[in-house]
Amino acid sequence: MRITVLGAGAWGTAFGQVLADAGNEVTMWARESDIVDDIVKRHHNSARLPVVDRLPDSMTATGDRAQAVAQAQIVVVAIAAQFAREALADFKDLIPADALVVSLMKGIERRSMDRMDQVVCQALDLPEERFAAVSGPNLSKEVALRQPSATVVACKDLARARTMAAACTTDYFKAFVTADVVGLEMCGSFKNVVALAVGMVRGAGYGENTASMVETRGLAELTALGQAAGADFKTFAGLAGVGDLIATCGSSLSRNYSFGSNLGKGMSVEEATQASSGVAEGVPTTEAVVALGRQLGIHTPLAYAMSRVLSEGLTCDQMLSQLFGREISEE
Ligand SMILES: NC(=O)C1=CN([C@@H]2O[C@H](COP(=O)(O)OP(=O)(O)OC[C@H]3O[C@@H](n4cnc5c(N)ncnc54)[C@H](OP(=O)(O)O)[C@@H]3O)[C@@H](O)[C@H]2O)C=CC1
Ligand SMILES: O=C(CO)COP(=O)(O)O
Repeated sequence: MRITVLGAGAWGTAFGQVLADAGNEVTMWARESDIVDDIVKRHHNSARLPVVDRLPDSMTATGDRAQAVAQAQIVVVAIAAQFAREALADFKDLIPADALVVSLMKGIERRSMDRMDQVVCQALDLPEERFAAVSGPNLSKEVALRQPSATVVACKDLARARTMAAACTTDYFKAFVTADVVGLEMCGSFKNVVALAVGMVRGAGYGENTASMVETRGLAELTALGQAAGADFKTFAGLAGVGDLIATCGSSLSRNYSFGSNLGKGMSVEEATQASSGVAEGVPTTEAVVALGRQLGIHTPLAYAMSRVLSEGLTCDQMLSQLFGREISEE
């Protein structure tokens, strides 16, 4: 198939390589001409994914929006979540009317509290059955090195989910399908907030008990919030839920974990932002999760504690001490 990826960041590029390895013709769209030139002339993305020496020959790039999507059967969106709406507005009248639009993004828009399925469908005026999300334990560097990994493709129209899953299946990358778009979006967004918190306790020097307390209570919180938003419980126990939490909360390859770890070591939010090697989506998403919890009547103590870390500079000990009250409750 002819597939265009919007955004040649770390994951956009690694996923582009998966698509090329699966036998597709892949065009990367990037706004920076240096990245376009690097991919076209050297088959390399030294700015965002230097770990790959040579990207496949069936991957090319352009900075021209119309040219990028004119022939696309699938358009994959891999832009930092807070900028997706604005960036997609320029593609609204350019994407072919029958193309499937697929989001790789894991975040909630801060100002609207919208999930990425909502942002993409609104920005492109796209019917929901032409939207799919891809989410799972997919640290970009590991996928880029072709280490065996699996993911989940969600689309209200399961036939289209299968089309997308087939388009990204290789001998090292396995895609499962689901119709639970809301669940997939909630898992991918909220696990970044949990990874910030787990990273923070690790950075502050705490061990397994503290990390697993935060990770497990984070899972309970994201499951409750997701179910209140209409998600299927099963999604949270799968690759996109528990699977992605394990990967993201356990790896210094995660930008969210590393960001949290730097906070735990005593950096300020500004210093941790400077030190980050790419977008840490959990940072703007934390506030949106708290607001969404209030809207849906779901208690989100971990997200709230992390929002105070980010806005008021709470230390790790202060964050942990305010996490649970003394009142006894059922797990
Ligand atoms: N990295 C990973 O392991 C994984 C990431 N994801 C998700 O995928 C999404 C992208 O992540 P990733 O590629 O790693 O992030 P990067 O930080 O590497 O790249 C972000 C991308 O967004 C683009 N971008 C930022 N602002 C704008 C804008 N205003 N207009 C157009 N493009 C813009 C950047 O372009 P430019 O280069 O020009 O700044 C870049 O291509 C995130 O939501 C992330 O959570 C999901 C699974 C795995
Ligand atoms: O989503 C990811 C792994 O599945 C990547 O996490 P980070 O965005 O924290 O790097």
